[in-house]
Amino acid sequence: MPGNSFGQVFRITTWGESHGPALGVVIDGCPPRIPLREEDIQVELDRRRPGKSLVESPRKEPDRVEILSGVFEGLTTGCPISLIIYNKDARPGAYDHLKDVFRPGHGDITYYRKYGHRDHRGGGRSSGRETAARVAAGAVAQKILDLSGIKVIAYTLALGGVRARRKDLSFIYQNPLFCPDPEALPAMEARVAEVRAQGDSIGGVVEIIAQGVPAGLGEPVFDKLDAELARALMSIGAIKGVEIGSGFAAAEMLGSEHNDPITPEGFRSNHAGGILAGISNGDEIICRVAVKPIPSIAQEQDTIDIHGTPRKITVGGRHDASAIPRIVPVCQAMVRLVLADHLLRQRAIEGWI
Ligand SMILES: Cc1cc2nc3c(=O)[nH]c(=O)nc-3n(C[C@H](O)[C@H](O)[C@H](O)COP(=O)(O)O)c2cc1C
Ligand SMILES: C=C(O[C@@H]1CC(C(=O)O)=C[C@@H](OP(=O)(O)O)[C@H]1O)C(=O)O
Repeated sequence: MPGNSFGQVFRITTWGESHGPALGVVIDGCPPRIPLREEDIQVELDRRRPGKSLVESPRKEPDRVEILSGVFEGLTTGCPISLIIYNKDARPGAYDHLKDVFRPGHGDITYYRKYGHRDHRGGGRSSGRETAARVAAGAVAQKILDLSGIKVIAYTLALGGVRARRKDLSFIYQNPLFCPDPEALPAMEARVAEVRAQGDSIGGVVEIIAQGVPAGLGEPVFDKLDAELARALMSIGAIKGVEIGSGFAAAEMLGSEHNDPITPEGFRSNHAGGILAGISNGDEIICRVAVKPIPSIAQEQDTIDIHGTPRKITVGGRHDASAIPRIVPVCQAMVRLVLADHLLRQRAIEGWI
């Protein structure tokens, strides 16, 4: 199946299904002599794995990563890095009632119309479980970003209509929702509990920022940095919108308000979100994504089966009430992958490698 790879210089291919034996990623184009241990990757996977809090799918996946290739004596060799994560709590037989019927809001109907059959064991390849492989690859990408002092931080800006502000970035990993606002957290938790009790689901907004990105990343026309970030983030299931900098608010602003004045000390504001003409300007990069509510809900819904016959469906199974918070480390990983790829492209131009 084409479409499983991402990146130009730092390239990844993810593989595996939600209820197969394992999933993983092959990374090609990683420079040699970069320190890399399984623990560096594991810490990121632990933030994404299911079964940690009430908002999340109760599926118990330890998501232990094993490095199969491309690392020797703790350093990358320059050869393809292969990472594997075994599925430990798959229940392929538990989805037989979904074999011939399409879940509204999920990829069942489009996979069936494209391929003529589908893997009905959970989401199969369209399951958010695939994002474990992206997070693992993102941890490797961060190793490259570390060499240039680049930090990528992601957090929950809104959940089920409850908005947070970027108040305390040190608070993100102290709460299960990756909320940066201690005052907004209780209302978010209450909203999750309320929606879960109704057998329903919610979405929200994730913000991703990148600090320390040098000016000059991004290509002048099609592979503009903002275009690449939007593509990378939109490639995650459940994401329905991407904003860079002021985003959709720009449409309501005057030029005199939106332009970021340039001073000898730097830009006085950052409506650009750190990118001008597709090229990083040295300021903080700011992206936001809109996350839709989880499609698999416990309420009865109208659908059809593969013969086009109207059916009622109550999905059941082990599902998240919201893709937030688990999608937060996935967004962070995709931004890391884009920046590492573009850093290596730029360093290649400058003769670094
Ligand atoms: C981390 C993560 C977890 C998700 N968990 C679930 C889930 O438990 N149940 C579900 O139906 N969809 C879940 N989704 C969303 C579906 O995978 C997604 O809606 C589906 O692939 C259809 O793609 P689309 O929403 O981009 O159209 C999750 C997505 C992500 C990224
Ligand atoms: C297992 C994970 O999340 C899954 C994402 C998902 C979906 O449809 O996206 C549906 C559920 O799993 P299943 O494929 O068993 O129905 C979630 O539990 C994971 O992220 O590791």
